[in-house]
Amino acid sequence: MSDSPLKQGGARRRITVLGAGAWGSAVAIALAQRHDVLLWGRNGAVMAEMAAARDNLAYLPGCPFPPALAVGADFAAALAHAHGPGALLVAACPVAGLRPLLEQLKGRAIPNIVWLCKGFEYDTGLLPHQIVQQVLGGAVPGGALSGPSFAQEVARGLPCALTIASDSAALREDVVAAVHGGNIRVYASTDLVGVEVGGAVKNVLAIATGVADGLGLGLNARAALITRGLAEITRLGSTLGGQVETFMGLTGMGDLILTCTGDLSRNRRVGLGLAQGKPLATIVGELGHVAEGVPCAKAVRELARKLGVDMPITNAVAGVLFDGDLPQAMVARLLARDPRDEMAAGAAK
Ligand SMILES: NC(=O)C1=CN([C@@H]2O[C@H](COP(=O)(O)OP(=O)(O)OC[C@H]3O[C@@H](n4cnc5c(N)ncnc54)[C@H](O)[C@@H]3O)[C@@H](O)[C@H]2O)C=CC1
Ligand SMILES: O=C(CO)COP(=O)(O)O
Repeated sequence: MSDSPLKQGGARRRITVLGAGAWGSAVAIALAQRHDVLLWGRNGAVMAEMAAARDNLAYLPGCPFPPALAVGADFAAALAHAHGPGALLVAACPVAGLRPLLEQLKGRAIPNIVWLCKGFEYDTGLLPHQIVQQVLGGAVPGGALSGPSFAQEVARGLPCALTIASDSAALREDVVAAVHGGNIRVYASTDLVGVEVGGAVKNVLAIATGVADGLGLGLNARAALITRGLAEITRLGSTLGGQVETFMGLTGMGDLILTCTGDLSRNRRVGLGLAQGKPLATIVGELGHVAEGVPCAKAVRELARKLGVDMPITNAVAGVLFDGDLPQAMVARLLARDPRDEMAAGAAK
């Protein structure tokens, strides 16, 4: 990034990761190659087990913790760890956990807040940055770190590229300086809405692609779903104020391709399970992890309806998830839609 004004590399920092699921653990492992990292989880017994095994056996087995990674369940100690120049506080819980986690941070001295979750809040239809704004106000610099990044690969040190989106230039610089390097590239963006909408809606589309693949509809159908899915992301995202270029980038098309095609995706696996006729509760139970596309499908369907944005694939996924529609009927309904001009259908609304 020699041509970029953003700084990179340099000082060892103190970083706290709040949330010890697959993604929080993977990010903590990657950052502890270069920084002093504390991984906090809310369950004392689980964190004690993790500390003894030096491995997150439940959520990310087989990825040993580096020496600079400490783990614990003491919230005050976790916050105290994130101090000093360039310190970072990272929220690594699902969208459903973000509001309660932020409530715990209210009124405490924190350097900043970087969130990793992808989705719209189920009940309110809010994006993560709007939840942060509601709970913490504008006083704390914050940003979304997103992009195509399976936890298992990041924890193993395989290459990936992410985007930090924030209104704060200082926060963007801090995150790039701390995270960019080695096998991780970090790009910066000011388009918080665009980055968050891409990360949220791609999970719903991964469920759709899983359904199509599970029904054996072929690679042509998969490519069509991904491409028309990108049109849905772009329609909703630009209506909400995101930039079209963002949807063509890492957090839009990049993450959409990864999640729709990679069998490590939990959301794609939900779709594969639905195609086998499994009940949603069984699929989610077997996953043992969050599948953000499930609550997000409902939130996006309602938001799009309110805004008058056409999102047929999202609506079809929500129909299967919540209205008892059969996966085969979902496909038939999508195919039976009236023909339309490709580019006009991709424009806003
Ligand atoms: N796993 C992955 O490859 C990636 C996941 N993400 C996103 O990161 C978020 C978290 O995903 P995962 O860690 O994979 O999920 P996970 O299902 O593996 O783990 C979720 C963790 O969050 C914790 N949690 C839930 N509510 C909490 C709260 N209120 N306070 C503290 N901890 C809480 C749970 O105890 C659990 O440890 C999701 O929004 C996901 O979309 C983003 C990029 C990659
Ligand atoms: O967001 C992810 C990869 O970028 C992870 O996707 P899943 O939650 O579908 O596993």
